[in-house]
Amino acid sequence: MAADLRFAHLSEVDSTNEEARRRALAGERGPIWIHADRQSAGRGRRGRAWTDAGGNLFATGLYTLDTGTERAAQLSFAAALAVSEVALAAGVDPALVTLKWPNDVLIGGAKCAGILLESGSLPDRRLWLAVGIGINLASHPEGTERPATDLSVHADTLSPEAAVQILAARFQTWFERWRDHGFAPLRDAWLARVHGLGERCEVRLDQETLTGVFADLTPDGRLRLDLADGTRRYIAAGDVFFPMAGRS
Ligand SMILES: O=C(O)CCCC[C@@H]1SC[C@@H]2NC(=O)N[C@@H]21
Repeated sequence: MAADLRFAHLSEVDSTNEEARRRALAGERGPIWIHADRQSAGRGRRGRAWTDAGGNLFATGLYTLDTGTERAAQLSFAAALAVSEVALAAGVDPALVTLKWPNDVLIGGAKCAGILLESGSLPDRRLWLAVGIGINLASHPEGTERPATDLSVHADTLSPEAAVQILAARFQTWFERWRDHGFAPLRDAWLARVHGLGERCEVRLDQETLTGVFADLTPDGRLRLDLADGTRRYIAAGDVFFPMAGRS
C-alpha cells in the first residue's frame, strides 16, 4: 500500500541531508521529504560540495529500512529513475535523458542532478536512509570537470515546489517496487535509459583508476568493467568518465 507522503519545507538549511540526519536521530522515521530554498553547506559525493546556483531543488527523502547499507544503496537507482521522470514531466525530450552509473541523470550528455545517499544505524538496528537529491531546475554551475545543464535549458521551467511533489511520488513508486519485488524492476528500467553501455570508460576509485569497457550492470547494481587484460572487475562505488567527445 502506498505511504502518505509528508513534506517539510525550509527556507534555508545547511544541508537537507544533514537536516534528515538530525531528524532521524531525534526520532523521525519517515517517509518525509525535506526540501529547502537554499543550502549553505550542500554536500556532494566523495566529499565534494554541492553549490547553490539559485532556483534549484534541494531535497532529501528520509526513510527507515530493515535492510543493510549495501542493499539500501540500490535505492540510488530509484532516485535516478525518479529524477529522470521529473525531467520528462517538465517536457524534456525523452531521447535526451540518459542514466550514467551509478546515479547520474544526464540530459544530452550533461549532468542535470546530483544524488547522495547517507545512512546510519538506529538503536533498534534498523537503518535511517537519507536520499539527497539536487536537481538543476533553473541554473547550473559553469566550468565543471564534466558538463552540466539544467532543465530550463531543455523545457519549461519547473518550480522547486512542483518538482519535489513529482520527485517524491515517483521515488515512492520505485521504492515500493524495490521493497516488494527486489532490484530487478529498477535494473530493467535503468538499463532502458543507460548511458555508455559497451563503451570504454575510466573508473576512478578511492585508491586506483581503472580503464575498461562498461560491460554490464550486475543483478545487485554493481558495474562490470572488462579490462584489456581479459579480467573483469565488479565496482560497487566509483566515478565513471566516458572520455569520448560529447560524453561526460
Ligand atoms: O555529488 C553529487 O552528484 C551529489 C550531490 C547531491 C546534492 C544534494 S542537494 C540535496 C541534498 N543535500 C545535500 O547536502 N546534498 C544533497
